[in-house]
Amino acid sequence: MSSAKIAINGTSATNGTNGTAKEMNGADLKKLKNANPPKVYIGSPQKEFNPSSNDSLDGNQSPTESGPPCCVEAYSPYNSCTYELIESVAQFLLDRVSIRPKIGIICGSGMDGTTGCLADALTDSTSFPYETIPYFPTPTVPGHMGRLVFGYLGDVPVMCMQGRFHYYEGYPLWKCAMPVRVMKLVGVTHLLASNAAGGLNDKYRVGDIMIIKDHINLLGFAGNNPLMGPNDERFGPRFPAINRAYDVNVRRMAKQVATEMDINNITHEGVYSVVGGPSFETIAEIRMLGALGVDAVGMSTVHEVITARHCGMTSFAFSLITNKSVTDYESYEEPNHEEVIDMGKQREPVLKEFITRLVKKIEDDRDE
Ligand SMILES: O=P(O)(O)O[C@H]1O[C@H](CO)[C@@H](O)[C@H]1O
Ligand code: HPA
Repeated sequence: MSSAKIAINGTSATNGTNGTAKEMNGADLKKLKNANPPKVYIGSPQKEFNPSSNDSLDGNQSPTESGPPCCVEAYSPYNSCTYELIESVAQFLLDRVSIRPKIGIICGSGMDGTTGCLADALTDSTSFPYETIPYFPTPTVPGHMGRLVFGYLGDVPVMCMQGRFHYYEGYPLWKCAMPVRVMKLVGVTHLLASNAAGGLNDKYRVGDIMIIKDHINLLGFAGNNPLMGPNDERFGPRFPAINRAYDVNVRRMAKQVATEMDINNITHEGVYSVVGGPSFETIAEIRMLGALGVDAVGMSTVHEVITARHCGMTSFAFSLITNKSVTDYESYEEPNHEEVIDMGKQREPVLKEFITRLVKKIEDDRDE
């Protein structure tokens, strides 16, 4: 691994990733118009410039200064983020990156840490801390770094969310899933989401991978859905079908990848259910989910996939089984977030390989 430079507001630092750094110079910095600018990292793998530079959103103002008030109502359960606003965020990103990814990746808990993570495997990367992206929420959960990274995985251009947003953080579901719409308007056609999940299925072991073939949207049962609120047909229909949410073709490719990697013994296909969190489930709840046919449970992904399907994206998701769900009243085991993150880190090399190969297959399939 070579050491790459990162420029932070004109001063450079090093990081431990591959490639040659592109650094901002003084002239670039002069272009920055805010006294206290947010940071955007750009380069190979990383360099930084400021999103408030003169070529921003309307050529004049940063959207954080003058956007419509919709995201001020960030906690509204109803999606009030307009198409135009999402378009402006997408444009903001497109103005700052040259690559045009068709595949968007969301990294789950523990899979987006600061070392050895998938996003760090990207070459020629341009990385935007979430707080520098207009209207983006910021993650509050340990193990979720909070950067949007554009780059090449192998030779495939991708954009990668290094950290996601959860309902239990206080964000409404539409806000949790808002980056998916940004991906869509950036030009992404395929969403690939990963998550950490508790395993209910007796056959699953900690560290196994579950390709999601279907979900149970418990939050939806409780009357909550990312698509609630006014519908903009430019994104998709009022009543989208969701029964084919997890693309059968991509699932087939993922199973091929598992075979190629000789990890069939740890790879399954199953049903994921989302719960609100942040508390883990009670034994009675786990037993109920098991009786409903749930194989793994977590607190994310479903609202992202619903949003992706609504706007016509092909979606695929998998869970890393980070802990066994407790079903026994005699057990002293308690799930905890630390073990979730640890398992994500442990499985990082396998998952990186899995995703890299899958992304390549998807890209090749798109080209056919
Ligand atoms: O779904 P991801 O983001 O991977 O994270 C999972 O891990 C956390 C619990 O440890 C919860 O946020 C749960 O959803
Ligand atoms: N329950 C809910 N979410 C989770 C779990 C779990 O056991 N493990 C990781 N995310």
